[in-house]
Amino acid sequence: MKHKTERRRRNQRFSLRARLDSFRYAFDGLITMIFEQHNARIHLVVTLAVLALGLLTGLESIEWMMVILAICLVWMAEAVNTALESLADAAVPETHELVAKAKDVAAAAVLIAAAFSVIVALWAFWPF
Ligand SMILES: Nc1ncnc2c1ncn2[C@@H]1O[C@H](COP(=O)(O)OP(=O)(O)OP(=O)(O)O)[C@@H](O)[C@H]1O
Repeated sequence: MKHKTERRRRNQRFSLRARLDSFRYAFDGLITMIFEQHNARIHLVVTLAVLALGLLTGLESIEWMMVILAICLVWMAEAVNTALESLADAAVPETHELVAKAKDVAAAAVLIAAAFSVIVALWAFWPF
């Protein structure tokens, strides 16, 4: 709580330290996601594999742009999904119909991004 109050106080005025702290919190979030979320680990492996395949096959600029967009979309959707899951579990630890709905819809965001990625992958890598 003290940590939070201190952060709020510092955020009232612009400070480079506070901005750097914000980046650190965001990177902490990314690391937490990779360590705690099985799906994020799968995303990491797939991301590295796709980047390696892109280098091996020599994608064109437009293909790289779409591949990177797809990768970023999946990571963003997973991050929002993970954050929403944590918030829902903190706010309503017991089973609740609305929590189920919120989590299902948040998961749908990941599914949509993943479907887009598959389409981009087929377009960029097929035929080799
Ligand atoms: N508190 C809850 N109340 C009702 N239904 C829930 C609740 N928590 C989870 N669910 C249901 O279970 C599904 C899976 O939830 P969970 O939090 O395990 O997400 P997950 O993405 O499958 O897990 P993980 O993020 O660990 O891979 C949800 O989409 C929802 O339908």
